[in-house]
Amino acid sequence: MSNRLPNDLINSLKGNPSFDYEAFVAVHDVEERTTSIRFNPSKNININDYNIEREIPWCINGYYLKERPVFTLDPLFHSGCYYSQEASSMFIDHVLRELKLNLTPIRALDLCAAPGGKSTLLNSTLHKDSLLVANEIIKTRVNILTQNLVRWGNSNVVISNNDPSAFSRLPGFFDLMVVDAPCSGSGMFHKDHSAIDEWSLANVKLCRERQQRILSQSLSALKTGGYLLYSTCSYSKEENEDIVDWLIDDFGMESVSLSIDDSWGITVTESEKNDAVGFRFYPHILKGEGFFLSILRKKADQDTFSMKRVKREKNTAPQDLAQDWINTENHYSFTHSNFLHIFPKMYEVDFLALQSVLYLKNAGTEIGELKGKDLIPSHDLALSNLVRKDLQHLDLELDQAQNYLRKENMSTAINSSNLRGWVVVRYKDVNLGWIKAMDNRINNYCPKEVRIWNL
Ligand SMILES: C[S@@+](CC[C@H](N)C(=O)[O-])C[C@H]1O[C@@H](n2cnc3c(N)ncnc32)[C@H](O)[C@@H]1O
Repeated sequence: MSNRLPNDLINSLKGNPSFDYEAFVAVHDVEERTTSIRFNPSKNININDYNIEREIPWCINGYYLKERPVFTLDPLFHSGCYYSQEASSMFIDHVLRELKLNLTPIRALDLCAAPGGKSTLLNSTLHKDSLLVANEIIKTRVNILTQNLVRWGNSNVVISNNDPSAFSRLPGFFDLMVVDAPCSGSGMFHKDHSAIDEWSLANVKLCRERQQRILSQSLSALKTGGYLLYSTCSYSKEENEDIVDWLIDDFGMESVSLSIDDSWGITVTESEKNDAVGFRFYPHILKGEGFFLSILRKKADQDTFSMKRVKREKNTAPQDLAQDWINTENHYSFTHSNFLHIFPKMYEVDFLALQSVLYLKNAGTEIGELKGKDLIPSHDLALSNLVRKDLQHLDLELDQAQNYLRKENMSTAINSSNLRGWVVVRYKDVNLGWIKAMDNRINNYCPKEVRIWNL
């Protein structure tokens, strides 16, 4: 392992006379990891329980922590009360608010979504009646994306596992596309020196080609007037400003600027050909890792997907059952392989449209498995922000909540109560999952994907 930054990278940055490359090199001398978290505004949480250093100025619910806790041991991490996210990435919160995309319901696509940092942010900052499609191409990464969005607790989300080209089947469908592209990763050098040895100019070129492929194959899904947020964690202009120039030249996009506070330390750049605005985050200037973001708006005329094409089949799912567990106002039920889900009524046709052209991994909130007349409640239901507050529940202390997450026997926790049947277990008033209490034993329904194994 070496912490010497690649000369090719330094030389490319030195080209900019206002760039303080000595300070840039110096900040990379020590491997340093800043800890920051973003709270979930839909969950009940006392932020004073966390060791907060200060607010992140460009994100309403973002905070720097004084030290890094063991998140795995915090039950509130598992119940989706916050997401541990790198501070620079949280700039998208400011962008969405400045563009006023938080004020009216929109359809949004997060194209390269796993593990779900930007998706959970979008889901919190966009208007609560927006629809979010979170897509991830790599099958093995879809599970972590799903887990993070399920614990975030909102029903207005569809998770898909598709190649970006699949989105060309939905022309003009989205008002907003976020493309947080796979990149050469130089922005991560400051917190992870081992990444330095993997960097090469050849890889920058490869990444650039991949970024162009991702964008060119999916951009037709953005409607005329819709916004594209393009971001990377690379310092290379080939993957950043040059891509933005190419989008403007070849895809009828225009650059969008917005106001930022000078004291935040964000560097505003202009692309070579079109003077398009980019926002760069450098760890020697601000407290965050390397990040680039540019905002583009589609000027070009774009065909739109015809909703008339969507086939509506008779929905045979029981519509009343979910009400026993969840506040179903403005939602409808559908079944998928015996599992009952609820989804926002206003997006019923959108869901059918998405289902007709994409491979979907999850949609809405999974309520439970139908077994005869019974419903076996899903873990997702316990974490949902719509779950009824009057379901029988058991409040756990910290060690009991950790034991629940280790899938240990819960008998002592429930001993003194008269609870029988399905019981929601809670920690600090936030739902964690289910247990089932019977006369002679208690079953712990913490799913294996969530289980704490080694701590
Ligand atoms: C920078 S990461 C995304 C991080 C995520 N947006 C977040 O905030 O948590 C880039 C993502 O692109 C995915 N990816 C890799 N190759 C891709 C390709 N050819 N097309 C689309 N996505 C790709 C990766 O699997 C990865 O999940």
